[in-house]
Amino acid sequence: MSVIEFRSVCKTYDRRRVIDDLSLKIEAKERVVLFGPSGCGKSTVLHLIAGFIVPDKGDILINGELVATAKKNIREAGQRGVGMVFQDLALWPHMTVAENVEFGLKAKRVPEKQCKQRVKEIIDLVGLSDYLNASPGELSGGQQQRVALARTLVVAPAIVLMDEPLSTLDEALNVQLRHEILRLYNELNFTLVYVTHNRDEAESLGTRTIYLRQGRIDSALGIVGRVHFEY
Ligand SMILES: Nc1ncnc2c1ncn2[C@@H]1O[C@H](COP(=O)(O)OP(=O)(O)OP(=O)(O)O)[C@@H](O)[C@H]1O
Repeated sequence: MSVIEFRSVCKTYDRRRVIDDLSLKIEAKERVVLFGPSGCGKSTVLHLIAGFIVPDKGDILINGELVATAKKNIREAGQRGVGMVFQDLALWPHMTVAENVEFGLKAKRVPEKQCKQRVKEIIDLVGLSDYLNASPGELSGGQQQRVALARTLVVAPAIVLMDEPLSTLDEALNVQLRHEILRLYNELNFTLVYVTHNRDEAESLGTRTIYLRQGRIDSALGIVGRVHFEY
């Protein structure tokens, strides 16, 4: 059984079909990169998986369960075991690092003691244990991105969606954070769907790349396996 499955999914904005009869399957623990030109629908695919938007047609299944079908979410965003890291980190500036990370656990009403323990573990894992009480404004771009990763991963999502999370970082930091993402993946064992424009990121992070073009899997390049970037 696939972890994520799209069956003939369509999504239209303003009468323009952005996702066009898209069928795909993603298996447990895969690291799938979505790659393709600007506007081809990569972020829209993530938003459909997360449940932020609904398809116009087609079905979306997670772990074999129907979570969305034509014009309706059957399982809402918060109930899919899906976490998302955005390009825009959207950290809460008035909260400390620990409070930012703890937020998702509190929302799930995890008991206080367990909450603190889990926050400490994940902040250690991203190498920020000296910054628990810092505010995001006091951190570098790379450190802020680590907080964003920790905040998503603290609730142990089975599926992690990342939408160009490293695109604002310089090359050195970008490479360093790629290693961190792989290390976190090896520790925490989630299924990763990763959107990027950066070929190096795609090659180093993906076990498989899906090429999209105009909301469809590119018929020439859409196959999978180790990537050949003649794009
Ligand atoms: N909420 C929306 N309302 C209207 N059109 C939208 C909306 N979201 C996305 N679109 C349009 O859908 C198309 C696909 O957008 P999407 O963000 O999925 O592309 P993308 O491949 O992620 O692009 P990029 O690489 O530039 O981020 C674009 O033409 C975009 O303008």
